[in-house]
Amino acid sequence: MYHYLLQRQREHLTQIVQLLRDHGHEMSLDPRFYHHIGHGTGPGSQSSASSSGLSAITSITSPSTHSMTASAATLRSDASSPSLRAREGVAVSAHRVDSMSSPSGGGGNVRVVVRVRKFLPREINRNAECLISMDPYTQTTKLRAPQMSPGDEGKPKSQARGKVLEDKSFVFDNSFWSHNEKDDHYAHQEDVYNCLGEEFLDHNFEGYHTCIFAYGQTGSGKSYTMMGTGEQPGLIPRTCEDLFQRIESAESPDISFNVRVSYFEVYNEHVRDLLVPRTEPPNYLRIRESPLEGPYVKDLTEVTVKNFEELMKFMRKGDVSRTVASTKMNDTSSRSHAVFTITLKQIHHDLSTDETTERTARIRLVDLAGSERAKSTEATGQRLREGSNINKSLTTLGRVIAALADPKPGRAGKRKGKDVVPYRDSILTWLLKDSLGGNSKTAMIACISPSDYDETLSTLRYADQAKRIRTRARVNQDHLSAAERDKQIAEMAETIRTLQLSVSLATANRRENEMQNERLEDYQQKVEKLQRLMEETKMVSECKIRQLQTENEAMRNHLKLALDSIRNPIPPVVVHRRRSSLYSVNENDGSPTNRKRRGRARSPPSDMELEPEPDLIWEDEDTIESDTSHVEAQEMQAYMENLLDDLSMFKRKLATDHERFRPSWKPEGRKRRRALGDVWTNNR
Ligand SMILES: Nc1ncnc2c1ncn2[C@@H]1O[C@H](COP(=O)(O)OP(=O)(O)OP(=O)(O)O)[C@@H](O)[C@H]1O
Repeated sequence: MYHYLLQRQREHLTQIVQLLRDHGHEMSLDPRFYHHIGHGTGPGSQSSASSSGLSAITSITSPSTHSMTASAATLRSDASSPSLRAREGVAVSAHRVDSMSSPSGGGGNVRVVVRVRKFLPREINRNAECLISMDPYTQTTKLRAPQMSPGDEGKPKSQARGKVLEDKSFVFDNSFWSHNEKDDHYAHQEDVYNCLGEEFLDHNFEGYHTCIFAYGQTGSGKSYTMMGTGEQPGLIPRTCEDLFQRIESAESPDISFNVRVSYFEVYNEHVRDLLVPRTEPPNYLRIRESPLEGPYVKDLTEVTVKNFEELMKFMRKGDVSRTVASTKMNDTSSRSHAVFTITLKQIHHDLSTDETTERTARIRLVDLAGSERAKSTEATGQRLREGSNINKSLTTLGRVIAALADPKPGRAGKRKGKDVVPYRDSILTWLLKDSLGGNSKTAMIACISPSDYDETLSTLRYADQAKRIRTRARVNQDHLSAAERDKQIAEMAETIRTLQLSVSLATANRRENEMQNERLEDYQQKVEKLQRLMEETKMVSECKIRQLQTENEAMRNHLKLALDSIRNPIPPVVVHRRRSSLYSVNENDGSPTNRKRRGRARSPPSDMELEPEPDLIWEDEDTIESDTSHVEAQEMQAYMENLLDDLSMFKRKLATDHERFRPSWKPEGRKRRRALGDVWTNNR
């Protein structure tokens, strides 16, 4: 990547030289320039471009390619050089700088400024009196004891309200009067930035880590000072804007910049990434400590930003995600400590020596949650828990500041003060360990309310103590010779090769997994189909069983009937002769003919009468009647014959059924079957 960038840059410059030559402008550029674009020692010389590359980096390369005469050597600055804004160049020195030679010095004290805000509507409503006064010349901040209450009239001021209330005076690096806009020495947002932010950005370009944190009671103006509003941007957006302005106006083409940002909050002693969407439950991050970098948040999102707009987009995203709630003291009270970090990397390639120097600066901007008294905020439940966690971490911060301000001699053999700083007692102090007592230039902005004596006094005392803290800032710079860089590139190439290998392996594995998944899906589909089929078969079987059961039931009834008919056989049907039939049919008839017949019938029967002669009947005189009876008798006979036929057919059927169902009968049915068999045999 770097090779490619360098190559492109060289090509670009070669084109420019060619263009100038074509137009007859023979330029006397720095010989190293020609060397680096492959033109040897100057115009007309043979190409001898350096084959070595530069270490890889995603960068914002300074756009300008002119001013090439400003060689790397002349651009070198030591740590005390003002900044890129001086437009003198931002190149870094080729030797390692371990201490600062700037006025504030590498081992400087924490810079402490104080800012008082204007009255808020609630304070105006209760006719609050302003207890703060500031002298812009001496940077003195005075805290006046509040006026005595009527009950304290006549008592010395120091004994009012039963407490010792005195006027107090403090001197800080800066006292920002933001109470009354009409006053001449009113400090606007811009003034705060110009006085503090700008200087700290200078340090960052010099390669120092910096940290600016706002401290103070709830509603004292910390967020306003750090973040500000749309119309009145605070220190953080101004720093970011200035940072990119400086990068964009950097004139040396030898320098590349890389800017990364991260944003997290410490809420209820947990770290939450503000650049990722909120989740339920929240995804809290862990803190780790590296010997080189000190404590850091593991897996924290860090994004590379190319310009101010992009950076602001991420900052706003984090702001929206930050935990804020309304309390009695502040409508938009921060319930967490927010840490916005910008990492600025400057890479300078010295064309003359083919050496690379990297400077890395971490800009930490911290908006702390405000200390609060449950009595004043009237917080309950969640707000109360938040408040107690905020106070706990701020108390620890106070103890850390106290320990760093007045280091006590440690035990024999231990370094002075090393063991007694309680960094690890809270997440906040652990994370700010480096900024408070290590490799950083640090500033504290003490924000105060104009009318809260106790809270303001406490804040001013903290701030006063912080003044005594000395940090050990150093320029974070790495120097790489061409050989070292080539070695690094070779190592990186090897790493890339290994990574590529594992990526292709992973891809192959993924493909195999995908195929297996497909096979599994196919198999599952088949199983489902089989299951459906089984289900259908089951349903058909059930239907068949039901049918068989019905058939079985019918058979049973059939058999039962058959048995009944066998047990109680139908008596043989006697077909009477016509005469007797006719006799019986017309027996009740009162016709003269019948009467005559009855008369004959009543006469004692002879043997002949028992077997009446058919001829006698046909010889009867009433022939029409006889014909009717004859037809009826024939019908009856036919009916009976049919019945007999049916019965024999039924018997046959029964016999067939008996044969048919014999093998399928269950053991318990054997007894009955046998009985039935017996009956059947007997019957036959
Ligand atoms: N210098 C100032 N000029 C004008 N208004 C200010 C100033 N400082 C603070 N304020 C206003 O005071 C109110 C409280 O300020 P801010 O929210 O910054 O307090 P805070 O210290 O961050 O509070 P908390 O700790 O509860 O988050 C806000 O409405 C803010 O706009």
